[in-house]
Amino acid sequence: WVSSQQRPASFPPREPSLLPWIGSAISYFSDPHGFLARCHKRHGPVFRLLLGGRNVIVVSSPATIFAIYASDIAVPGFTHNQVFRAVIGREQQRTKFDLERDIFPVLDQTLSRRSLGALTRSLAQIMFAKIEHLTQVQETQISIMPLLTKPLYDALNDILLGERFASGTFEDFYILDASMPKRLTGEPFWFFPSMQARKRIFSRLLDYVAGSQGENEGLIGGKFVKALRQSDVSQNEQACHLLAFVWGTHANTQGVLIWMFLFLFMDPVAFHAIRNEIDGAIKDVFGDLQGFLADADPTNLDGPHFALLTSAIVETMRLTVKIMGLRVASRDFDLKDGDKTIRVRKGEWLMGNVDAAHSEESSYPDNQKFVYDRFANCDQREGKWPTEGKPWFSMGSGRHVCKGKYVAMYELKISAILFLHLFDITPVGGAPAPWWPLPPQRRIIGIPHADEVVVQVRPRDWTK
Ligand code: HEM
Repeated sequence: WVSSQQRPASFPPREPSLLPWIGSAISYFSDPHGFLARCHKRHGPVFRLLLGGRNVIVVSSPATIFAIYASDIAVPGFTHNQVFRAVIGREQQRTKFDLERDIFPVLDQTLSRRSLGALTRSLAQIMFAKIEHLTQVQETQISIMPLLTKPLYDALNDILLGERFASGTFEDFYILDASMPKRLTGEPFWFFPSMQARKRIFSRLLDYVAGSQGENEGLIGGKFVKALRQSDVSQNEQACHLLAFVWGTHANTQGVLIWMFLFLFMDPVAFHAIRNEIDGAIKDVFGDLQGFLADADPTNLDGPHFALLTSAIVETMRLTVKIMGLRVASRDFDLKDGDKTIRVRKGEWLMGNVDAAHSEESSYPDNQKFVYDRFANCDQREGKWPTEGKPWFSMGSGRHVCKGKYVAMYELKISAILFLHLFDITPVGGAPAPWWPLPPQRRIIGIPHADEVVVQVRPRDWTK
C-alpha cells in the first residue's frame, strides 16, 4: 500500500482490465461509445486502454484530436488493407500496386472540389431518370433503403466506373454491406449469404476488368484498372481491389442519407422547413426542375439557398458518423493536451474520441438532439464547409481527410433535393418510431445500420 502511495501517478491513467492481452476489447467492441464515455467519466479526457494486445491512448479534446490527425508522426493504423481484408476475406496479395501512390492522386484529381464539374454534370439527370417512373404512379410502398440509395448507387457507378458496371449489383452490395461491421471487427457472423453476394458482385467486376475499355472508362474505373495492370496485378486481384473501392465509395454516403431521412421523419418541423427551402431554391435559383437538372453544379448548391439542407446533412453526420480513425506513433513524441504533455512511445496507438468531441455541450448545446438548423448560420459561402472551427470529425481531418468529402456532400444534396421536391414520403403506419437515440447494443464503431423502414411514396400534387 505504501509503495503504491509513493509511486507517481501515471499519466495518462490506465483503464484497468483483468484479461491479459484482450484487455478491454470485449467491453469496447460490445458498446464502443458507451464504454469510452464511462472511461472518460472515470479518468478524464485522456486515458490508456489495452485492446487486443495494443496499447491505445485515447484523447477527447478537439484540439488534441486535430493535432493527431495533422501529425506526420501519427500514421493511419486502420489502413486500406483492413478494409480490403474485411471486404475480400483475406489479405492483399503482394504486388507492386500501392493504393496511396497509384490511386489516391487519381481521386485527388477527379474528386477535388474544382474538378467535380465533370462528375456532377450528369448525376442529377441520371438519378432523375431512375426515379421518374415513381412520379407516374399514384402511390407506392417501399423500403426506404432501396428507394433512396439504389438510384444513387447505380448512377454513381455509371459515372465513376462507366456503363458496364452501372446496374445489377445493388441488392448484393446491400447484403455485403450489412455484414461489414462484423467483418471489420472480426466478430463471428453468419457469413454464407454475404459470401454469395460478394461472389456475384466479384464476378461482375471480373468481367469488367477483363473487358476494360481503356483509361477513360468512367471517371475512375479505367484509370484504376490501368494502374493495376501496370503493376502486373492479376485480373482476380484487380477485381478484389475494385470491390473494396466500390464499398468505400458507397457505404458511408448511403448510411448518412438514410439517417437524414429518419431524422426528418421524426421532426416534421425540420422536414417542412427543408422542403420549403428546396422548393424555393429550385424556383429562385434554377427556374424549375428542368433548370435544376440542367444546372445542378456544386457551386449552385452551396450558399444561403441551401443553408438548412447543408446544415441538416452535417448535423446528421455529427450524430451518426463517429469514425475513430486509429493512428500509430512512428516514433516517440510528445503530444500536448492543454497544459499537460502526453509521452507517446513508438508503436503506441492513438484514438480520437470523436463521440466526446461531437458531444461537447459548449459547441453543441442539447448535443444528443438532431437540431436541423444547428449549422445554418455558419459560413456557407462557396466551397466552405459549415463546420469549420467546430469540433466536427465525421470526414476525418488533417493529412487523411476523406477524399470523397465533396462528392459525398454533393450526392447527399442531389438525393435529398430530388426526393423531397418530387415526393411526399411518410413512414407506413403513422407516427414514426423513435429510431434515435440508439440502444447501446446497436451502437457500433462506424455508421449504425438503420432499421428497415417501409415508407409510402406519393408524387406531390404539382408533378401531375
Ligand atoms: C458521407 C460519406 C463519407 C463519410 C462519412 C466518410 C468518412 C471518412 C473518414 C472519417 C475518413 C478518415 C478516416 C481516418 O481518419 O482514418 C475517410 C477517408 C477516406 N475516404 Fe471517406 N467518407 C465518405 C465518403 C467517401 C467517398 C464517396 C469516397 C470516394 C469516392 C471516400 C473515399 C475516402 C478515402 C480514399 C479515404 C482515405 C483518405 C486517406 O487515407 O488519405 N469517402 N472517409
